[in-house]
Amino acid sequence: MSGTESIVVDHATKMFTLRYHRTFKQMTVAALRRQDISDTFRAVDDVSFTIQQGESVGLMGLNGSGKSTLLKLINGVMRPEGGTVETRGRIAGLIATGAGFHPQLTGRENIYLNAAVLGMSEAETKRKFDDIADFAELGKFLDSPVGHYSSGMSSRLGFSVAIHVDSDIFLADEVLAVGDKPFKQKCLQKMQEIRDGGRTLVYVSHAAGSVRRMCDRVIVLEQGKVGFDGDVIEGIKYVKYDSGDETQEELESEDDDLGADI
Ligand SMILES: Nc1ncnc2c1ncn2[C@@H]1O[C@H](COP(=O)(O)OP(=O)(O)OP(=O)(O)O)[C@@H](O)[C@H]1O
Repeated sequence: MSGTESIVVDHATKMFTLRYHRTFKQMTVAALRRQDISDTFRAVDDVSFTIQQGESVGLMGLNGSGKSTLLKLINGVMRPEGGTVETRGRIAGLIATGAGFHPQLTGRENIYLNAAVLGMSEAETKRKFDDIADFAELGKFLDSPVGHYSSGMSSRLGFSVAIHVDSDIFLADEVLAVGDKPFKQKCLQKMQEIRDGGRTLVYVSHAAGSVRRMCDRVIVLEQGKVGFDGDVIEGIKYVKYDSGDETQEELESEDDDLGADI
């Protein structure tokens, strides 16, 4: 990796196995009939790109095109079967909202737990605790078990911890999918601060409006392959063209929906 490179994905391939038959009987019958009992497919298929430090990249594509899997390869929770994925510096972000939370522990306890998992020291977490709790706006629920939170509440907490980690790379997967509108706006604002602070941002989203505001490059995945890599407006047009159902007017109304202040 050269000095300014942040993420280098080189011919990365991630395969998953699909099982057609689950029970022993089904598998035996399939084997006797010489049918396949499983099949592998490439969720990420020979993907290559380089992201420079400070770039803000929107990762788009239809459901199941491999976006989350690619983020998992970047953050290192999964390894590619083929190719390589290299990153520079500390990575934070939300991959699966609320992953790593312990349902029997309170919000307060989970902040410490989650922060530790993300590599924050106890002193750092203590220093940032009030900011994290304020950002999540859980109020009196901070000392209730997270298992009793609504899905929106636990994702607020997850986002809040992740966003307060001092990372070089921030990965955001559908962070805006669960929050309500005021919280979405707060998240977008915070992500803009990350971007403006020169950190690398990879933002998975179906929302053209927020990608347009947040990103300076778009990568579109199609069945695990890079279908487009380049200019934001072109990328949004490309993905909309592919899904074939959105007009320019709809793109603009999506922008309005996210609020004029972002
Ligand atoms: N752990 C797994 N085991 C088997 N298949 C998986 C696994 N994780 C993902 N897949 C499959 O890989 C493909 C890509 O999934 P992925 O979650 O990366 O898509 P995505 O682009 O993020 O979709 P979405 O827009 O719906 O979030 C899908 O077909 C999915 O079923």
